[in-house]
Amino acid sequence: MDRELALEIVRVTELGALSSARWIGRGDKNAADDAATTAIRSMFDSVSIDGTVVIGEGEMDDAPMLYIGEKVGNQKGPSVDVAVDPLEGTEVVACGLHNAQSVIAIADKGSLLHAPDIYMEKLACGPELAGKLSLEDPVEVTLQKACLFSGKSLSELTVMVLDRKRHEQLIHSLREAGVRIKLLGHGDVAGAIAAALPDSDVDLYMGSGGAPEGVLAAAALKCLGGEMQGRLLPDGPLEQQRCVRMGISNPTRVLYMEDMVGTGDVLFAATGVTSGEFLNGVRFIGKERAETHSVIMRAQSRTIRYIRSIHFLPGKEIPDGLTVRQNVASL
Ligand SMILES: O=P(O)(O)OC[C@H]1O[C@](O)(COP(=O)(O)O)[C@@H](O)[C@@H]1O
Repeated sequence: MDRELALEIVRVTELGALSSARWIGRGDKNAADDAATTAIRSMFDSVSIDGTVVIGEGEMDDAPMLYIGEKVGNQKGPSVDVAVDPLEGTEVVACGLHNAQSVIAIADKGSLLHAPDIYMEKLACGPELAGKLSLEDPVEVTLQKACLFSGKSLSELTVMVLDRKRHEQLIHSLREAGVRIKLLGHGDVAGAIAAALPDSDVDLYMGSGGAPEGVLAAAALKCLGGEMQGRLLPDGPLEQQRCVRMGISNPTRVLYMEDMVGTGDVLFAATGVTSGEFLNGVRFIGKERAETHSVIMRAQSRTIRYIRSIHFLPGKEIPDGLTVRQNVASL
């Protein structure tokens, strides 16, 4: 993929973030999501790709735009898979909390896992530990291996985990082992990425979160030289059938990087909506300007670029998401 695409993609996540940021703390997660989705969908038309959404807002029948299988881009560039979460952290924005982002990954056509919207157990780490750990090991063994290969002691190791009741046992084991824990409210794409960023103090990301978010994080980890392992957690036969329908014949086997991101040509972009692990959120400045913080990464070069943009708002069309809501409501 042309490296100039990176800038085109970050323009798309910037508009998604600017649109949903108007909904921070207003208690309406659907409006925040619709705003980001409308903005990202409209902005994609100008991007030079022949893209197909593989991770998006849902199945065609449930999502008016950015549905799985939808074609995006101006159809003039390379054929690519598109994984997009217009607003990763809908509840976060609704409640004005931390860690919401607009996120997109683009990779060679046919290379990204078509993950159903169910939970996935995840283990993510940076380059130092990539290839050294296994999701199938007990937590204690993973921690010992992490210490061995990072040179840190248990009390110096930091593990990030989503703060959820279902993680009670995991958090208990981590506390028993004596590692440092960072509990995350929401946004496990950012959490998993934090384990692989060179300037982060997080060594490991553990626990379950959304499977689509797992693929998005895996794309970023590919760019960072880190690793993500995942195991889908289908809850009952219906979710199992959904996995099989989406091409995953053994839904409970461990998925490795090559299963989730089967190419070395990947672009990942994210723009902060609210401030989080590594990006600041949108800040409105006066009546005409707004500031965004984004990261853009390419697997081929392993470059990590942080982009701070000051936007001139009167020159931009920023969807508020209301039109799409009215359309959906009248269906
Ligand atoms: O809140 P749950 O059910 O534990 O799900 C975890 C998932 O929710 C999130 O925190 C936010 O997801 P949404 O954007 O769908 O609100 C994800 O990052 C994470 O994968």
